[in-house]
Amino acid sequence: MPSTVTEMAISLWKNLLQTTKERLLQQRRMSLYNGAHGYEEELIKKKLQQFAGGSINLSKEDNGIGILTLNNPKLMNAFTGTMMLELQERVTELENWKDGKGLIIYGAGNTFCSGSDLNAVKAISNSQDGMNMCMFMQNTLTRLMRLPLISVALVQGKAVGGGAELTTACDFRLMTPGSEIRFVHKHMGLMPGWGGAARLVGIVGSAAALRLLSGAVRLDPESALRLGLSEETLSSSDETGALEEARAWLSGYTEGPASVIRAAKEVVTAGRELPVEAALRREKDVFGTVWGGPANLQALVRRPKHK
Ligand SMILES: CC[C@H](C(=O)O)C(=O)SCCNC(=O)CCNC(=O)[C@H](O)C(C)(C)COP(=O)(O)OP(=O)(O)OC[C@H]1O[C@@H](n2cnc3c(N)ncnc32)[C@H](O)[C@@H]1OP(=O)(O)O
Repeated sequence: MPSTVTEMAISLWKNLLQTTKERLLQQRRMSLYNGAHGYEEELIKKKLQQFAGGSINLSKEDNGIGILTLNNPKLMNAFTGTMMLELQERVTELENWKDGKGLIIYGAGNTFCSGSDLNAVKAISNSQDGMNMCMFMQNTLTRLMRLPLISVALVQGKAVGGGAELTTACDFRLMTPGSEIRFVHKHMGLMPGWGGAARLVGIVGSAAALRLLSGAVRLDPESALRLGLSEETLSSSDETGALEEARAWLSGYTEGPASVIRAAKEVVTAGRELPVEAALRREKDVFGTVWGGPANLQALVRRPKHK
């Protein structure tokens, strides 16, 4: 035990250093790219800082549901450079939210997101910046997808280009009447670079993904539902009503202790991403966190009937 004020200060400082080190290590584990892949994070962060505008806002509700708002309605919520940086910060915040169970991502002004801000894209259209931006966004969206939170993209209006890619980094998509998801990249002489193609194949299969990308197909709520890209078409079109419906839909899956809900997401993430033996070992480790835990012991006392 530290006895003097100096010893206490040193001990606090060491704890802080240790926590910061653990957080950085956790982020690195969840990310895909580092310097060994030719990724220059500090360089691209400096570049992105130059393209300011809009914001990414996070509110954490008492029910364990986080609401992430893409806020740049003047440009249909296109991602400026600073919004990309803010998204990374919000993801770090969510990684450290131990009481969190769910996440809803939606866009301000009744529309989801129109991809990257074309003004910024034009200025960084060289190969080095493009590759770094691509790795930056893949890192961030991979960490978003791996959060132990059940995530929903609430699609109102348009989810276009990078906006369509962002919806695929969520576990579920809910669409409002008249909304659309469209991978328009082909018309920009591009293909997805934020991980949207790989994730789309996982969601709709390779044949449908190829049709959507090579045809830049406009998906209305009914077509998205048919393909299994959307879970449900909500009835409200306005922001307040749609958010309320999305909250109600998500709470059907997030009700209960955080430890158990987060365990559900963790075993599914392992099953989706890992070879079967590694997924089984991860499942065993996660099982160890809930077995004999408070929720399990209380249930054993209550002995509920599952009729
Ligand atoms: C890997 C990701 C990839 C990348 O570049 O890195 C991409 O994201 S590619 C896709 C990039 N996005 C686009 O090409 C979208 C272009 N915009 C549109 O097609 C339309 O604006 C649309 C369909 C999103 C909305 O159409 P709507 O008629 O409803 O509205 P407006 O066109 O009048 O848009 C209002 C206002 O917003 C500006 N805007 C929209 N999207 C962007 C954008 N991505 N970047 C910059 N500005 C955007 C649009 O120009 C209008 O501004 P105004 O000053 O009134 O002309």
